[in-house]
Amino acid sequence: DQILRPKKPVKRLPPGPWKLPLIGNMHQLVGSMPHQTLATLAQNHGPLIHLKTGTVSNIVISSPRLAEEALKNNDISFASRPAILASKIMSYDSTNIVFSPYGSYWRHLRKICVTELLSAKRVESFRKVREEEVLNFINSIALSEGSPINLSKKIFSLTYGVTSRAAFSGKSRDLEAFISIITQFEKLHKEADQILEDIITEHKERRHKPDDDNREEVKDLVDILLDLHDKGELEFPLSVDNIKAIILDMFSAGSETSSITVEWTRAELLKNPRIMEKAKNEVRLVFDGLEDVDEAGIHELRIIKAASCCASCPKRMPRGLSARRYIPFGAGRRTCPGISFALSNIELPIAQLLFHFDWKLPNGMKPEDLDMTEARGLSIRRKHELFAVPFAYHPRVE
Ligand code: HEM
Repeated sequence: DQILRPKKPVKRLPPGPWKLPLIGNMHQLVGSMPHQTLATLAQNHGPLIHLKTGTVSNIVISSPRLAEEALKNNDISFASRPAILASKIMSYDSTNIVFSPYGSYWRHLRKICVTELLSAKRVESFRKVREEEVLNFINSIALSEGSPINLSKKIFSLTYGVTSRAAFSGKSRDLEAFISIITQFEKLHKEADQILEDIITEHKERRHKPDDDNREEVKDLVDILLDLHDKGELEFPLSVDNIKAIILDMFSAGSETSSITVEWTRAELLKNPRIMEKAKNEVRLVFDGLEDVDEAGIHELRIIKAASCCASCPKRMPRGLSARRYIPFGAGRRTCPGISFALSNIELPIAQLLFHFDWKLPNGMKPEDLDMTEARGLSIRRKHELFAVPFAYHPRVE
């Protein structure tokens, strides 16, 4: 006689490396460069693998086609975020955009982000801010003509400078302390909170002084969020903590990613002088007769666009694969809403650096000797800061 037993549910998990009790695959990931380890595991186990970090199951996708399948065609299944303790502490109980779980609150924030804060029109409204900051950056490099400069440091302070001017007009007395705290992430949420509180109070006070001559014409992101807060007609009225969480997002999701892309692009160009030469000729041709690169012509710079796209992708790409296929900004519902903001912050400084200077590596270093070692972090940055020597080029002005 046949005994009918309830069928055990079959777990159809993808293959993966051997897992240890309790820690799963953590021993393989700790201390290594995770993206490199995952790439090696994918070579051995295929583009879809199952890993365990402690008790948590993870599926890792390592092919553009499968990533598109998950993020675009099945994006609703992957549109939420796990609850992470760090984001609970740092991001006002995960009420920011980056970490809020998929649902009506996230949808509401996302709409504010896409239509109010990071729309093409808003990004354009910050054009003067970007152009001024990039010009100051170029002028500060010109002062060190002929000597090695720490390009990494300069690039990072440029990006943070543009973001803070766009986010809160960059006038807070505590700006440097704020940047140093948020870049160290774990360090004292309380301190960052106090600085944000002061920034918001300053903005509120300023709103009651309509005749303030020093006030920037362009509304910054805090102004826009306070407008929404005051209107209070939203389905989810924005609290001051929500505003703080969103402003933190602009820095944490936006600044390091963009600076790192500029830094890697510069490094790739110094390592490949032939491409540097082509990119330089293109910029100087497109802006021939002008004193400066302006944003109006920047879309014509094909080589810079391609180079910066590669730099924000996984480093060692298989030959012949278009960088765009690596979807550096994600895809689907949670795709990066800051693409226009990012591209404007990335392309203008790269173009200006090529337009105004010829570049050499310091101390007679050969391009092939430039160290491209990566360092661990939320985004993969260079292990060693990038140094290079600028030589001024004086454009023919009509
Ligand atoms: C090179 C620069 C950048 C890269 C490579 C990048 C990449 C990404 C990626 C891969 C995601 C996750 C997508 C997903 O989960 O499917 C993301 C999300 C996000 N990015 Fe960016 N990003 C960049 C710049 C920026 C900038 C400049 C801002 C804002 C000023 C920004 C704001 C955000 C926000 C708010 C999210 C969360 C979206 C959500 O969860 O709904 N990003 N970004």
